[in-house]
Parts: sequence; structure tokens; C-alpha cells
Amino acid sequence: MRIDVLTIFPDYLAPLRLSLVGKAHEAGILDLRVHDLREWTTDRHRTVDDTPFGGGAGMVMRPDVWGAALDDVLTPDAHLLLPTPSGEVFAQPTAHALAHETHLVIACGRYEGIDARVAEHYRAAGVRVSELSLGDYVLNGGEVAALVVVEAVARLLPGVVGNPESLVEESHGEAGLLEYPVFTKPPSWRGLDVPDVLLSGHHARIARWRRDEALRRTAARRPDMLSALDPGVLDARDRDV
Ligand SMILES: Nc1cc(-c2cccs2)n[nH]1
Repeated sequence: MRIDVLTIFPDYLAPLRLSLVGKAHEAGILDLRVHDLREWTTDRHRTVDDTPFGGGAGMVMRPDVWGAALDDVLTPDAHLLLPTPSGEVFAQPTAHALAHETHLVIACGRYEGIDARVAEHYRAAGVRVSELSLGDYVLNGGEVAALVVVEAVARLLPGVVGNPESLVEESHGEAGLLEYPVFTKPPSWRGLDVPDVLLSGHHARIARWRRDEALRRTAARRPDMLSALDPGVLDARDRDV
């Protein structure tokens, strides 16, 4: 998979060279390219924004600069992602869907936004364009969203995470439940003991305990997820939890 990130703060994306995403890039699983949007400016001051038509505070990013950059970076099978507080909330199902793409282009704008004609132009040109929000809070730019999307997608690519099994039981995973609590040595720490069932070696009981804990946590912290579950996911035992 190729991912292009366009930003006026390329150094903001430096953390992607670390750890998993860095390894995926080294292994050739992920072709990550970060571009400085100012490379497509034409004036001496390398201007990327201007005052908003209709007035109001802040600045809007210019369509001509974004158009020049996106014309160079987009490919026929690219999916253009526009982080914005007014987008659809990015969640795990979207991460899974994006992990099947061959080319993602992430255009990092600033909070006041990119001129709306940019998304309109590329949609009309047949490019798949998705406006994505991280949630109901306001950031100053799309770079943090780009870090989140790249990590959430890259870790799903085959060969990136050491043990693919670990992708199955995580929170917001296939079961649609939050993850159960995890423990490691020592068995007793500051007077707190690991649940006996986890030391029993009885795999069926351990699996049942973990599912019960996942259900309890989801019911307590995210009842919305529980009500959104496909009824077929819950078995008779689950309903007793
Ligand atoms: N969820 C979210 C996204 C944003 C952005 C701000 C600027 C570009 S993207 N704020 N909050």
C-alpha cells in the first residue's frame, strides 16, 4: 500500500518512521510518502492560505495550491482522505476498509479548512473522497488525524503486526466488544492478585471469563456498542452476564 500525506508541517509526521509503521515502510509493506504542501506554491512567500470569502476569523487554504499538489500525487486508484471536524467519525470498520486500498492520499488542512471546491472538484473528477473526523473535539490541523489513520490502517496490513492473532481480540475488534483486562507476572502485586481462573490452565474457563469481562466492560463503558451488536454475536450464556 502507498500512503501520501500532504501537509505544511511534514515534521509532524516524523513519528510514523518509528516502530510498526517504520518497520512496515522498511519491509516494503507500506510506501509512506510525506510531502510539504509549500513545494506547490508559486509566490516568494510560499503562501498556502488566504482570507475567507464572506468574512470571519482565520484563514482558508487555497484551492490552487492544493489542486497543483493533488494533481501530482493522486493516482487513478487513490482514495483521498480529508481530515475535518465536520467529517464522518473514523472508526475501526473504516480502518479495516481502508487497509484493503492500494493508495491513500491524506490532505492535512488547518481547522478553518481547505477551500470546499477542492473536494468538489476531485469528486466530480471521479476520485473517491472521504471527509473524516477523529471525534467531537477540535484540533488545529489534520496532521494528528493523519498519524491516527496511518497507524490504525498500517497495523492491519499483513506482515506488519508480529502475531495477527492479536488483531482479533482487541477492543473494537471483530467481536464488537471492548477488550478484557490483561495481566502478567507477578501473580500478586501490591496485595492485588491475578484472577485465579487465569492461572488455572483451563482454556475453556479462561475463554469464558475473558468474554464475560469483555461484555461487562462494554455494558459499563460503551452501552452504545452493546446495543449495536449483531444479535447473533451474543449467545445464551452472554445474556446472563
Ligand atoms: N476530529 C477533528 C478533526 C479536526 C481537524 C482540524 C483541522 C483539520 S482536521 N479537528 N477535530
